[in-house]
Order: sequence, then structure tokens, then C-alpha cells
Amino acid sequence: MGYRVALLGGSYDPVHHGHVALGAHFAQLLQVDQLRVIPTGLPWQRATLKASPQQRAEMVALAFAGQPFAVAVDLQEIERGQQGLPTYTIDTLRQVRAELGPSASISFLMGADQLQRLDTWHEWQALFDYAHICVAARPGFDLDAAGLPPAVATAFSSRLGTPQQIRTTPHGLTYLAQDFAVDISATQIRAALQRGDSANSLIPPLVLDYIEQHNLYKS
Ligand SMILES: Nc1ncnc2c1ncn2[C@@H]1O[C@H](COP(=O)(O)OP(=O)(O)OP(=O)(O)O)[C@@H](O)[C@H]1O
Ligand SMILES: O=C(O)c1ccc[n+]([C@@H]2O[C@H](COP(=O)([O-])O)[C@@H](O)[C@H]2O)c1
Repeated sequence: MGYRVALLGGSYDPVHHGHVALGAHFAQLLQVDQLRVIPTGLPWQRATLKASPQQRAEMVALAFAGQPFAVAVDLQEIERGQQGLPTYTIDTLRQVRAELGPSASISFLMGADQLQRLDTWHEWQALFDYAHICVAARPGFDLDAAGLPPAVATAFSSRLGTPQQIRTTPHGLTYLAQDFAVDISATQIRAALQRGDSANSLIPPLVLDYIEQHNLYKS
């Protein structure tokens, strides 16, 4: 059996229970050898982030510590950002594919909000040449025919695979975890912390400590 990796890219401003649940869900479903969490460097579709790249990477490491599967924090997008290069997932997939070789099973994970916008991603149709795309449902983001751009709906539905097929092939399939329902967002957490409200139930305790120690998200 070849090497299996799941990639979980995100801005993580800050990382929260939804991210950990998403990574854990697919790590278990796909029985991965490694979950690789990849904080964005210069996410070109977003306004400025509040925490620095280093802080976001440190929070991610704290959030995923102690999971019952192997986790690595991959800094390649932050490093490209330091060279002024925007964060394109296709670049990341090309780099991971070059590293792991043609037979590794590589799955890129995302929530339903990003699937709805997949056709805006840089070279989005080429993503399937390097990875499987595994999506988790998310409250508030409908994935029925009306919720997806037609080109994304076609690409996604024509490639549907089973977890077993995804585990044993290198790339090109899709999967939807329909039963996933975690109603947490980083936007909601930033707003709560700015108001001075508690975000205790939304963030891993070590991340909450980090946010307090570094005085983040107060303004
Ligand atoms: N509650 C959730 N359920 C499913 N997927 C999620 C959830 N939260 C985040 N994700 C997914 O995790 C990845 C990284 O998300 P990101 O860091 O942007 O968090 P976010 O909560 O969406 O942030 P923001 O509110 O700032 O947009 C994305 O693919 C996103 O769809
Ligand atoms: O490649 C792109 O053009 C692209 C456009 C938007 C988002 N992404 C990736 O999608 C992941 C989630 O992004 P976000 O903004 O929800 O944190 C993260 O890894 C981003 O780099 C990628």
C-alpha cells in the first residue's frame, strides 16, 4: 500500500475546533499516514490577517498536538509568502506530489464554503491532477445544485469516489462528508474575542492560552 497523506490548508486566524474535527474526520476515514496542516502565507482572496504567519503556525501546532494520528505543520506557503509569492494551492500540491512521488494518495481537505468558490481558485481544474478533493459539509453552506457553480458541480459529481478508492489511488477523486456539521468559524471567534466574550468552547485550550499570552484579537 502506498503512502497516504491528507492536506489541510487554511488561514487559521485563529485555528479552532472545526479545523481539528475536519482533520480528524478525514485522517480516520482515509487512514492516513500523515495529516499535514498548511497555514497560508499570502492568501490572495482574503483581506489582511490579524495574527502573523508565525503566530498562526504556532497556534496550529498547539491545536493539533496529541492527536492519535501523525500530524505535521508544513510551512511551505508561509515561506513562499516571505518571498512575496501569493498562496496558490496548486503550487503546494505540485510540491507535495514532487516530494512524495506519483503513487502516493494525496487528499486536499476543505469545507463546503471553499467548494462553493473552487472555480475562483488559481488553475482549479488542474488540482485534480495532483490530489483528491475531500469536502466536509458546513452549516450555512448548501451544496445542492443551487449552491455550487455548474462547472464545480459537474467536476465534483463526475469524480465521486469511495474512501477505499481514495485510499488506494493517487489523485483525481472527490468525496463529500455530508454528516459533518460543526458550526464554528474563525470570523465568529475574532468577533467574540474583540467584544471581550468567551470563546472557550470554540478553541482548543492551549490555543486560547496562546491568544491571551500574545494579546491577539483584542482590536
Ligand atoms: N466549521 C467548519 N466546518 C467545515 N469546514 C471548516 C470549518 N471551519 C473551517 N473549515 C475549513 O477549513 C479550512 C480553513 O478554514 P479557515 O482557516 O479559513 O477558517 P474559517 O473558520 O473558515 O475562517 P474565516 O471565518 O476567517 O473565514 C477551509 O477549507 C474551511 O472551509
Ligand atoms: O489556490 C487558490 O487560488 C486558493 C484560493 C482560495 C483559497 N485557497 C486555499 O484554501 C484553503 C482555505 O482557505 P481559507 O481562505 O478558507 O483559509 C487555504 O489552503 C487556501 O490557500 C486557495
